[in-house]
Amino acid sequence: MTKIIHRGWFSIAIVVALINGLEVPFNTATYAYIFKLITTRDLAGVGIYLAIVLGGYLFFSLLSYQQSWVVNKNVAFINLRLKTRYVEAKVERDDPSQQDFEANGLSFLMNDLKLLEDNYWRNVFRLLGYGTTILVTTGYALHNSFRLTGIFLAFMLVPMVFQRLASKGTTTKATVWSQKNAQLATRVKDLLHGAMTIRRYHAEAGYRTKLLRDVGSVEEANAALKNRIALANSLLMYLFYLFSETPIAIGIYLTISGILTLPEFVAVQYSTNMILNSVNQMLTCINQIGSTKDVRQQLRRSISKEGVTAKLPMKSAQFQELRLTNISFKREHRDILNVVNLRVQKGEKVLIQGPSGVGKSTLLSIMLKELPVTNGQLLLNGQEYDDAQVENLFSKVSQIPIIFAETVRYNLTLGMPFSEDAILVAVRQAGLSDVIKESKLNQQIAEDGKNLSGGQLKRIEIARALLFKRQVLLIDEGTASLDSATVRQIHDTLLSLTNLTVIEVDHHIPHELLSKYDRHYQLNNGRLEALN
Ligand SMILES: Nc1ncnc2c1ncn2[C@@H]1O[C@H](COP(=O)(O)OP(=O)(O)OP(=O)(O)O)[C@@H](O)[C@H]1O
Repeated sequence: MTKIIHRGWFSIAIVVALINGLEVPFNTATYAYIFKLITTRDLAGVGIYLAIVLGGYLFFSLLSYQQSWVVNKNVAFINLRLKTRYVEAKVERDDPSQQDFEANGLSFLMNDLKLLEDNYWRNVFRLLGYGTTILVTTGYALHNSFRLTGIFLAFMLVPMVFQRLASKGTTTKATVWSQKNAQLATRVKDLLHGAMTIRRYHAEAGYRTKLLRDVGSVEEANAALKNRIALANSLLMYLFYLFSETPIAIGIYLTISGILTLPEFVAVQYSTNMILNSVNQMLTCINQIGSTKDVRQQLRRSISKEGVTAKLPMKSAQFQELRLTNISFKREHRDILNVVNLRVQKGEKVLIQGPSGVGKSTLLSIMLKELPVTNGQLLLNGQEYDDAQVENLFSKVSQIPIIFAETVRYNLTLGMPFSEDAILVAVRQAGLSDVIKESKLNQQIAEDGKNLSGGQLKRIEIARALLFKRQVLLIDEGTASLDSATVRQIHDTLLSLTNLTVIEVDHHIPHELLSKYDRHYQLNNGRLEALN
């Protein structure tokens, strides 16, 4: 909590909110002062009254601006911390194979954290101000008439009891709203990604109904949430009015009977009215804060460090051997791999071929521990291992290149410090030199790499994998979209790096390159068959 909040700015916000909370008591005191002036016929006091009131309101107006400013400063700081921590946790710890991983993350960042800002943090600062108002105004009222103030406050307790009942249901409504938003984010992300295809086939009508339904459910859920909060607030407001009229009648009786003076009655009545208002506002804030319970829990789960296991170092940081023994893997009760055995030793170059959909990519994911096997054993350097342990040893060129909407340089280095020479060597080894001259390293790549060719994007991924110098390189159809001269050139480099272990799956490898692999397998019907 303390790391999310900037202590200095938060303290200033508390002080400003507390001082600003004095506006109501000031208001009350000056209002009661009017009646005192009238009943004592104090003509000279009128000027003093005007000066105090005008000066006071000028002060509170400026303070009100100051309060907004300091609250915005705090909210900006809190958002900065929460948003970056949330994204960091998603990138570094969450499982990217979860359904709608990207859309859910985006939706949480854009919608749920906004709900948290509006309904939680801003209300926390409001509560501080109302707290001061209630405290000081109650003191002032008690000072004027202990008895009448006691009666007012006792009546006020009744509606407060109803507050918890009235706020029930806001959390549920907020959860529904959040789920609908995530659903809409998935839909829009998908539509924007496929916009060109939809236009090409004039298929706009095909998605409109689904889009309307998803946007409609978000808006419905939003309205339902706001209505629930409004209903709770209106109910509370009515209860407050209901229970404040009786003490007013008692106050009138006491004043007519001469037990209270008119200024005392006005001071108590006005003060308690203001206390009532502030309590009402406070409960409204608490209601809204309640609607963020689920978001807060989700955020806490996401950014908490619990459950993160420390990365265990491998017995040896040097890759020696990867051994797969009797590996079987089922997907939705369907056998994909069936008793696969494979042993890859340091420096070996292994090629696995097989028809489309046979399970080649699945086999690589299993090696990386991205997928759990149904049966069998995987050993790295003779040891069982987990996904964290392969991170320092393995790199992977994916079937669909992972490209960031950043510069070419960032896409190669991922923002890590590499020497210019090392970058240029990797660029050359990946066959990118003619495409990316030194000056073009700072060229911006568009979203999803739209301003580069498929082959260029593939080569960027290969260069990245080479630059990071992991000892084992897994290549999933890494050169499939390249012309045969470039495929040959890249493989000449990759297959000649003696310390690099390569496990490649591809069915487009030119025939003359096959002999350069130490081992060549065919994956068929879930089994690996050695071809050399
Ligand atoms: N996330 C998934 N959920 C369910 N089934 C999947 C999933 N990913 C892949 N499959 C299925 O698992 C099987 C193996 O897929 P995999 O991607 O490993 O094949 P592949 O040999 O790499 O194919 P290709 O050469 O076309 O890339 C396929 O039948 C595929 O439909």
